[in-house]
Amino acid sequence: MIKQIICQQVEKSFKGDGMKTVALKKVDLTFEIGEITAIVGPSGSGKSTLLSLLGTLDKPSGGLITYDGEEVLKKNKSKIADFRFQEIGFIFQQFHLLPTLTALENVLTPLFSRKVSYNKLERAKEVLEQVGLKDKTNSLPSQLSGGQQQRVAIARAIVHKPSWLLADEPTGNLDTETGERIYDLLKELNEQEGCGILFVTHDPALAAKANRIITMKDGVVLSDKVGVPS
Ligand SMILES: Nc1ncnc2c1ncn2[C@@H]1O[C@H](COP(=O)(O)OP(=O)(O)OP(=O)(O)O)[C@@H](O)[C@H]1O
Repeated sequence: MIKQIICQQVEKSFKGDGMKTVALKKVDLTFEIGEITAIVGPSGSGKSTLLSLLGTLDKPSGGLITYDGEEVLKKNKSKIADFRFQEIGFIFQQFHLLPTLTALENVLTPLFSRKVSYNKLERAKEVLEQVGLKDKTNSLPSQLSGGQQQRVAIARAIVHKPSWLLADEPTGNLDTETGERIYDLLKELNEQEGCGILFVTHDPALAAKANRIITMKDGVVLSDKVGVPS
């Protein structure tokens, strides 16, 4: 279980069409397991880029990211994928559920072709119950509300018992009340499982509930405040 992620002078630039976009500029940040951190800032400020680097989905152009002191991104692709499977769960604004699979089957997808010590079907049922969807096990995504679909996506993100949950605007497609309930669920998971949660949001009220608020602008960290959660 990774307890600490450190970014040192992390840079990320994208090249294309003869243009270079600098998405992150010398970012220094430390994340501790168990914290709930909100990442806020205007569109294009580098929030999603930061999440995908922290989640090992992409590599920085400069600087260093270490996980309990280890440079995971130096490993080969399959070792990085194993690391991601063990440690990281992702939640996206668009849910990204497979439309032809039931809720249960969607939750099972990260476990396909993985060897685990637990019973996969029992585990998938357990997490669906944990997110309050015991009675929707066999429903297709089209038969579920937006909030319920995001719950399925959260169940899928935690089925492999990750120690970190990275969420990119998890409530962005939901109305305020449903969004708040999804946040409460994330908070519950943080308290019960002790996982670190990093979420990007445009909603100041939601950000105010986190332990810590990181504000980004033009690829730099503008402020990093430890707050008293409301
Ligand atoms: N794959 C990519 N190729 C080229 N440029 C990219 C790529 N991904 C991000 N960028 C650029 O990097 C900058 C930061 O983008 P990023 O998506 O991280 O911002 P964001 O803060 O998450 O924005 P939003 O709130 O709109 O989601 C932007 O200028 C964006 O256009």
